[in-house]
Amino acid sequence: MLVIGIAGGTGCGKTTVVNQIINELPDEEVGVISQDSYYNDLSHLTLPERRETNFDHPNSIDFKLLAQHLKALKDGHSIQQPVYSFLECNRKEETVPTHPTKVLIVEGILILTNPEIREMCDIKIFVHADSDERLIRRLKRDVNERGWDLDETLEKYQTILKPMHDQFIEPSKEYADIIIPNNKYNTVAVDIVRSIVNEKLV
Ligand SMILES: Nc1ncnc2c1ncn2[C@@H]1O[C@H](COP(=O)(O)OP(=O)(O)O)[C@@H](O)[C@H]1O
Ligand SMILES: O=c1ccn([C@@H]2O[C@H](COP(=O)(O)O)[C@@H](O)[C@H]2O)c(=O)[nH]1
Repeated sequence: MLVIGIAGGTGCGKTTVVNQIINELPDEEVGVISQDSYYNDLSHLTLPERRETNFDHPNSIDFKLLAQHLKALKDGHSIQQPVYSFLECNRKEETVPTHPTKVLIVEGILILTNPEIREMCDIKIFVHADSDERLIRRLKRDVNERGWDLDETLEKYQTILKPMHDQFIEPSKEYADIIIPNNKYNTVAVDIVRSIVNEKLV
């Protein structure tokens, strides 16, 4: 199995890049695991308390379970991937059966901050977009899709997202084998990664 780790700050375009890479590739050959599925279970907190949580610190992720699942997939075993709700700010009851594939992409803001996960990635990619681009994209998404208002999102950006990005996410760029500039859509970089994936699939 070829494991590709894809990190980068919120709104840099990780999900978009992953979708461009896997577009038209057979599901049974290429799998995707999102770090977001592995946020800690916060069922013991109320929704208002969960909304106050710092979701950009490495401690917010159950990296132990993520590493365990990655190892199982690499060893050829299926896993039950947790499902996350951004509206509820919590894991759902349901899980998704996820089977081993020839290529597995693991994506998330903090993927390259964890030594055990880094060790399991054959190729490490960091998607870069400038902070003003990322803030604009994040604002649109939080307000239109995730139930936050403008002031809440800006406040969160200043108090949590930016400090966590500067402390943990940006420094993890040094571990990347490939950095994809993504202020604009980068079809050349996506094609290069697609050709690496295709090589593994033949
Ligand atoms: N290169 C780009 N140029 C303009 N908008 C982009 C670009 N890449 C992604 N987007 C948009 O930015 C938003 C966040 O992208 P997404 O892929 O979800 O980022 P991430 O997964 O890193 O948070 C989405 O609305 C997406 O359509
Ligand atoms: O309940 C939640 C949990 C996390 N977030 C934010 O999501 C981003 C990570 O996802 P990207 O797709 O990479 O942006 C992170 O910055 C968290 O703050 C959330 O909004 N709600």
